[in-house]
Amino acid sequence: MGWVGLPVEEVIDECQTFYFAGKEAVAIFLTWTLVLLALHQEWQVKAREEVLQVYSNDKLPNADSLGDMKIVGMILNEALRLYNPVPDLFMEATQNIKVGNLDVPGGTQIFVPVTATHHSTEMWGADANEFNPQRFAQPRKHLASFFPFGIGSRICIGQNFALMEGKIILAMILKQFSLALSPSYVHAPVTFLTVQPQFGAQILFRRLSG
Ligand code: HEM
Repeated sequence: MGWVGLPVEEVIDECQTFYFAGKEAVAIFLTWTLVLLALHQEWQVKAREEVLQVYSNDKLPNADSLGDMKIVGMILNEALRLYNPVPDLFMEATQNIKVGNLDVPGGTQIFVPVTATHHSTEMWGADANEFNPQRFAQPRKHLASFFPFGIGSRICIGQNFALMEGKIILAMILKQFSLALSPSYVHAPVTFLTVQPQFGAQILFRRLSG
């Protein structure tokens, strides 16, 4: 039987994606989450209450209880909706396909505007631009209204891992520190491959007593 695996170039490409997505995308995702929690103290308090309840005493986050952090999960989703690290997706139809009533010839380049969809008032309502993690307590109206990790057969292979990292890191930070935005912070998201805070994210960490 002939060789059916990936050619070496594609293996190298996948490794680069692992390095870039595994570090860069997750770091940016958590940076925006911390900025949003520093800005929205009421959600920071709710998230901390949940973390302290799930991980009472000195318990550290573990795989069995990550699912119990519902509010933290909603906050992470809302951060990924408002500041999805990957703003757009570019695809190419490899063959003639039909999407609904639309005939798409093979070779067509398709641009998928993730950020625009995440901010659509038609999909998310009049408060689409507001930070409101509560919206993730209800099922979504449209399956394709939220896809920070892409959608379909090429969806991000690391999505569960990234959300798990997010929950663990957030739980450990919120248990020990309160967060506030530094007066030097300037809100200026900019797209440079990923959506990043142009002038950095200056956040004041204050150690909680007890
Ligand atoms: C918040 C963090 C992350 C975000 C926002 C993100 C986002 C994405 C997006 C939008 C895609 C393209 C999907 C598509 O083409 O439809 C993708 C693909 C991919 N991601 Fe992630 N990712 C994240 C974390 C990770 C992590 C932690 C890993 C691995 C450790 C990873 C590995 C990959 C790989 C290998 C692909 C290519 C999959 C393929 O082409 O079949 N990602 N990611």
